[in-house]
Amino acid sequence: AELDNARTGRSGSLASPPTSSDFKQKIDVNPPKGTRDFPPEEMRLRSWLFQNFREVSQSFGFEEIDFPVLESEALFVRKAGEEIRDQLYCFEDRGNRRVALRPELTPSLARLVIQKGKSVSLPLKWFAIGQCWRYERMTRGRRREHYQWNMDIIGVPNVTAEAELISSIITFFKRIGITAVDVGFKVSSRKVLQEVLRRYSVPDNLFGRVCVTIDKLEKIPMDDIKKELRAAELSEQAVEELLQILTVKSLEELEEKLGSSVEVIADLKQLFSLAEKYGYSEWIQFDASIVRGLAYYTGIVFEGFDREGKLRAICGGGRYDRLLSTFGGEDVPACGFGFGDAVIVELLKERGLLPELSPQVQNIVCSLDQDLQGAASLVAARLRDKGQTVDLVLENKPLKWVFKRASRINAQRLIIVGSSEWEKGVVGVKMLSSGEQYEIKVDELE
Ligand SMILES: CC(=O)Nc1cnc2ccccc2c1
Repeated sequence: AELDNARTGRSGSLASPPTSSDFKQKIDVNPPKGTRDFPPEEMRLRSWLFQNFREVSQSFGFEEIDFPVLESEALFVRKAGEEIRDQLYCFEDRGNRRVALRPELTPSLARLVIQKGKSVSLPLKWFAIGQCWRYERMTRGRRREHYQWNMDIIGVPNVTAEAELISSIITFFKRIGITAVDVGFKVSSRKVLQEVLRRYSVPDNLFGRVCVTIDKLEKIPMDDIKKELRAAELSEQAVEELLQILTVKSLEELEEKLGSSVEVIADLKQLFSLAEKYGYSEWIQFDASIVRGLAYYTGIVFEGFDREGKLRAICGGGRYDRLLSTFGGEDVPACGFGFGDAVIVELLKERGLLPELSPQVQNIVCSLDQDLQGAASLVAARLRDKGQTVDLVLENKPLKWVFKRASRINAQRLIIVGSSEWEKGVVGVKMLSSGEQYEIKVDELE
């Protein structure tokens, strides 16, 4: 492509720049690599998805928030070897400040909670839908941006918060026709790993990094996993026990391994008991191998997966009780999830659940000759004042053209302003589905 550009003079020096003739070199009309446009059809699907996100969040009593897509790079420079760090879309701005396009929303939320400090009363139940960015070598042809729905509960230490968050995601799935046959949640707790590391006196500051490494199981070779764990000064025995505990198949087995005293058993038991009360037991399962790839999780972690196993994780989340102190704030218990806009659409396509969304307008208004254009505007204004939606034909077009447009925009009703009718103070109305047509006084239109 670069060579091609050079030859055509689009960006290279090989060809001479466009001459003074009025021929303008055409710009590249595609969006930047890894990004998407949302023309009307795609935007209708996105709006439908976000409307569902929003309505579920509101039905759970959450308040909407937002923050800049541009943040200080410092918000994301965690040293735990996360992929999200390697792919940070960061740069130096004209003020020589190190900044980044946010790769996720949670650090911004933490920053806002610290900023609000004592002026907000806990618990906070906040949600956001925001575009997140990564910079990947386009070799992988993967997207560089996606939209994420986040819901977070700040200030609730017990697993009732995680149970509520999982319930909100299940409510979303049900709204769009996804069932427990299609999707499930794998649930575990990082306190399992924390307990094993404690028994081998691994220092706390290595916890995040070990979890990020463990999350790479199945993504990178086992030898690399072990190498990374040894680099974190874990003994051979610690490594073996860590990998062993991830294969535990049930809470009972976990209890045998760890002993029933550890709090993680109580946490998970309470979560499964709450799930039963919510009525979503068939949606969730304990899976000790789930750790998630973000360094800051400290407790329960969960991820939504497609039971056919064809797609990447649909969503994921967990508890992050220590994130605020990493930014110098007072720690507050917190948990939340992120739900991307890509995998869910693939799942809906797979299951034939993509909604048929067409444009909709109640009226299309046109005048039959140009000196009635003003009358048409008056009729359109009347209808809009009554809360009707109106597509007003803005040029003098033949009726054939108007009918064509009416069907393309799915108009329900055609309002025609003609000179003889207008003199009688009426307009022509044609119901476009039934074909029924009649005349009516402008003021009686509704
Ligand atoms: C499937 C997909 O589009 N994933 C995706 C796309 N863009 C991102 C951008 C930032 C962080 C994570 C991202 C993840």
